[in-house]
Amino acid sequence: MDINEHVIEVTDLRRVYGGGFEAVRGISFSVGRGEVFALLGTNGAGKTSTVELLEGLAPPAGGRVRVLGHDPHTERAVVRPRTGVMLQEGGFPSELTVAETARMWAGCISGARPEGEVLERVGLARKSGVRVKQLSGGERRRLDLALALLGDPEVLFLDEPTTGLDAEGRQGTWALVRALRDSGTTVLLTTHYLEEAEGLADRLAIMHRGRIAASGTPAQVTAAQPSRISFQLPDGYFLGDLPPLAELGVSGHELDGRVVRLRTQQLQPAATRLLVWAERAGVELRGLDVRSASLEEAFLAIAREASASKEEEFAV
Ligand SMILES: Nc1ncnc2c1ncn2[C@@H]1O[C@H](COP(=O)(O)OP(=O)(O)OP(=O)(O)O)[C@@H](O)[C@H]1O
Repeated sequence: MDINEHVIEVTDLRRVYGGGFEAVRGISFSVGRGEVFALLGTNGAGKTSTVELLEGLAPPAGGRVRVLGHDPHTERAVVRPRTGVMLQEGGFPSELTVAETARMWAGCISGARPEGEVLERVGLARKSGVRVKQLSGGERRRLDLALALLGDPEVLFLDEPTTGLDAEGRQGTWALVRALRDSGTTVLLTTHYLEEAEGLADRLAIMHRGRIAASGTPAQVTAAQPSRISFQLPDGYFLGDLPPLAELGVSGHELDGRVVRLRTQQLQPAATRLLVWAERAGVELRGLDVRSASLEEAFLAIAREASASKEEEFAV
């Protein structure tokens, strides 16, 4: 498996809807073979619009997209059989059973995997005889996933694969995505669950209003955000009694009642100095909480920054 081989390549991609609305405004990224890549973003950021271009459902208004080295729109006949697509809305005939739906779908694919095996993989084997209309929302999502897997795809597009799933169903889908990745499948997914991207994606991009606001590994995207330390100021102490905040590498602080909140890019030395100070002073830092930035914090900060710079743009 060659991770350097770009299975998906997107360059300056643009999508404009009728009426002139530009939903995707020149984005670029690539996904290597066997990678899981997550597209995150606020509502309406342009994730689905992008994924649809990758799936070849529409031509781009500008830029270039390649999947497995081909244009997914003009060379759809070459690309489609090698990809699996799970859309946000499956929309199958609701009178058919799960097994009939899978069989019907398999009939449209050359070299489809046995339906039973795929239904087993997504945990729907016991529901084979149940009509689609009787499935729960989460079970329908898993049927969508099963259909995307029937053709044993090299590239899998998953648009919000775990929306509507309970915690167990979500874990099951994550385990399946990891197993697929380990067997060399390239996965591009969109999600609103930041812990899903953090736990699953090798790399990710955060979209905001049609642009990529940040990208990299989850660790790279969060590393730019400050870590946080919070604790209760010991009785009889003032903020000024703490070691000088600049020495702790603190870039910002606030006092909320007796609760001190510090932000720092140097979590370990800051926490160490603070604890040494408390030890020497013989005080307890009640409610002490020391944490690295999470992807959620990075996401919210990026969305805020992107909104602020957009407002500046309008103000000019
Ligand atoms: N067919 C269309 N015609 C006009 N505008 C559209 C069309 N489809 C989507 N849009 C607009 O394009 C923007 C991007 O939509 P898109 O569905 O790609 O966002 P998204 O990031 O997937 O959002 P969500 O997280 O809410 O699913 C939105 O402002 C949406 O209203």
